[in-house]
Amino acid sequence: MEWALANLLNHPDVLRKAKAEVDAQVGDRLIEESDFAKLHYLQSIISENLRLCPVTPLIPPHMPSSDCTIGGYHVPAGTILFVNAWSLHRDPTLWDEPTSFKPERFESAARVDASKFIPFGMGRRACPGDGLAKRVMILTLGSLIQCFEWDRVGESKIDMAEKTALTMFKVEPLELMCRARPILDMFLSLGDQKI
Ligand code: HEM
Repeated sequence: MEWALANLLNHPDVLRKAKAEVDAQVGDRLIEESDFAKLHYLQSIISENLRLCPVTPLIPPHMPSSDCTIGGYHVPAGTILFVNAWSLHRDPTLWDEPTSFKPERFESAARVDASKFIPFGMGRRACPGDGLAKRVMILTLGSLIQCFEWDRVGESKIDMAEKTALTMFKVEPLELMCRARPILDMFLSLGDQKI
């Protein structure tokens, strides 16, 4: 979520488009699960964020139980193998302008080959929490966009320097400014009533 907000604040046009989509599709109540399917641009933002900033840049190790060939290389049984999702996601032979944050590239699902986008791994051992994680991300980011105006602290762009351990995190922790949008006042004034 920290990377997603940083990417959005460095691309105000994308944030504006996401806000317009949430406002148009959800209206004057809080975003809920039944809205997710209509929020195509928000889904693309989440995918583009996971492409550039994968939570696990190195997919946890796999070990083939029999000899196999991967990408033309002979891999003997028992070899410990890491797949570098970070580098696959930025491979210039697979992606147009690989280092640019362009959610539009995910707008047509047909355009993205599943084997070049693997934030949740792939195959039999792929992440079983994929669906839950995506729902939580749509709900969280959608609510933050719906309820607050976001701004950078200064004029300069947010430093996107990254550090990789088991997961990938920002070197400089994110600092942002936010202001409640009028819709939040409305929710708060409703108290316990269903919103
Ligand atoms: C943004 C959130 C998440 C990301 C990016 C993520 C990513 C991954 C990745 C890359 C793998 C390794 C896949 C492979 O080896 O090919 C994995 C495995 C796994 N994940 Fe997630 N995950 C996320 C959230 C979750 C959640 C919410 C759950 C559970 C509710 C979960 C449960 C698991 C489990 C149990 C495995 C091991 C699967 C196996 O080895 O068979 N993950 N995840």
